Amino acid sequence: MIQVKNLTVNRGGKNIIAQLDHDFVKGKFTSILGPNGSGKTTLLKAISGLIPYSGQVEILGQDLSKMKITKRADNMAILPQVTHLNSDLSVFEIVSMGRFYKSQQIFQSLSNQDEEIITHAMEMTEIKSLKDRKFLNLSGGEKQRVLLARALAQQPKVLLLDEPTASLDINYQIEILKLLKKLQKKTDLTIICVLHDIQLAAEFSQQILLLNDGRVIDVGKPHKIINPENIRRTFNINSHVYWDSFREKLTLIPIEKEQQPDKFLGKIHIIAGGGSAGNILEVLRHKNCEISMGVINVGDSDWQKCKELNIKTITVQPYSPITEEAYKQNTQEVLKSDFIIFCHTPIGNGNLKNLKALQLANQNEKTIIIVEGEQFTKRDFTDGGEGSKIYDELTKCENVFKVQNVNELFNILEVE
Ligand SMILES: Nc1ncnc2c1ncn2[C@@H]1O[C@H](COP(=O)(O)OP(=O)(O)OP(=O)(O)O)[C@@H](O)[C@H]1O
Repeated sequence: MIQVKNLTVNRGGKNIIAQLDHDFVKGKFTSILGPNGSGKTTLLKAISGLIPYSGQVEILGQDLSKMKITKRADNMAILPQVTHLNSDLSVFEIVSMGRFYKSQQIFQSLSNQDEEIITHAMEMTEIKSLKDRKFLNLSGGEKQRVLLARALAQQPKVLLLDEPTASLDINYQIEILKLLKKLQKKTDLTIICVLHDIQLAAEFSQQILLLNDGRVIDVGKPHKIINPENIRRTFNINSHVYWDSFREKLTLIPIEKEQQPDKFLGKIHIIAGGGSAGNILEVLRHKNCEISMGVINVGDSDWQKCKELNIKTITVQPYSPITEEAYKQNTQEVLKSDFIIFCHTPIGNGNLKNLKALQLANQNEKTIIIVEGEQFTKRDFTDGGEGSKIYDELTKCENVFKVQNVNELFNILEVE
């Protein structure tokens, strides 16, 4: 879609981008990541023709430097970093500007077709109800969606976005990225997006380009290129990088340069099954703690992971219910532990004893951490909903914490 060859951008007497080559593939969502000042915005501005450059930028085989402004606007739309527009215009008027960019006739009246396109852009970005509101009075997230609608009203083939999630809370960040991904899938739009959040970029993009000091460090599919070595070369930090094979999510934990020896977190017992422990086992393995898991069926994917990581398990045979003997051993581990982590595994009559072990832990005032997943009632297969009764009781206790991800889990392990 966009071919960049030997691109060099000089600003203030310094090469900000130096001899950069890259092909941005049609219909793909590419994120550009890099530290502050690495040249991300400069690269975006150069490939949208906003600043002078040397080298070659081609859009669908046509030289960008020779392209008329109307043709450029036909091909690409830009969502700039700055979202404050000091204008008194309404949302509808701002979105309409997308049509004017294409024709370069500011005072034209909108055709029926233009109106349809504008309405469609507002529907896609879910801002139709804001149509008559003043842009100035909108929240940051709403403004961001209006500017996105303006860009979409251009009906571009390529959408260039400079930190579209900056200054948005995590819900809006995810909302915007989900929307972009949906658009890209639905309309075959090529998206090139500067982002700061490595984890979100890994989750939402198909390609990541890592930039440092105006040079490409690596480019490719997120799980191939997000690794400690590339993170170090790009951001100059050491890190642990974990990929959750089940949710295809990335957890990146930076390691402080002058790291103190890890404090001992204590003994941690995990109740899981069916892969519900996700990457928790791997992350804990790098921490200073003693870990055990039980009761778990031999052959279960969480059992397999424990075996690989040399973590102690209390087991029963594949597909067998928890025996009295295994339950006893499990309760001994539970009572010796400082924390019990309960991952979002289904509970049936066969493994109900694992919930009973949690009940016992609660009676002994142990700290219990529930890693949330699917709603418990949907994975409760016990007779008469006995599992849900125990679970509901547990969640009311003040020594029981609910967490959504590994970072929240560590906050509790380190504070408690
Ligand atoms: N017009 C200019 N004149 C001189 N230097 C400039 C100019 N524009 C950008 N720079 C410099 O180029 C470097 C890269 O800037 P750029 O905005 O592309 O970085 P970035 O990776 O987008 O950073 P950030 O993550 O902080 O937004 C910076 O050191 C910046 O100061």
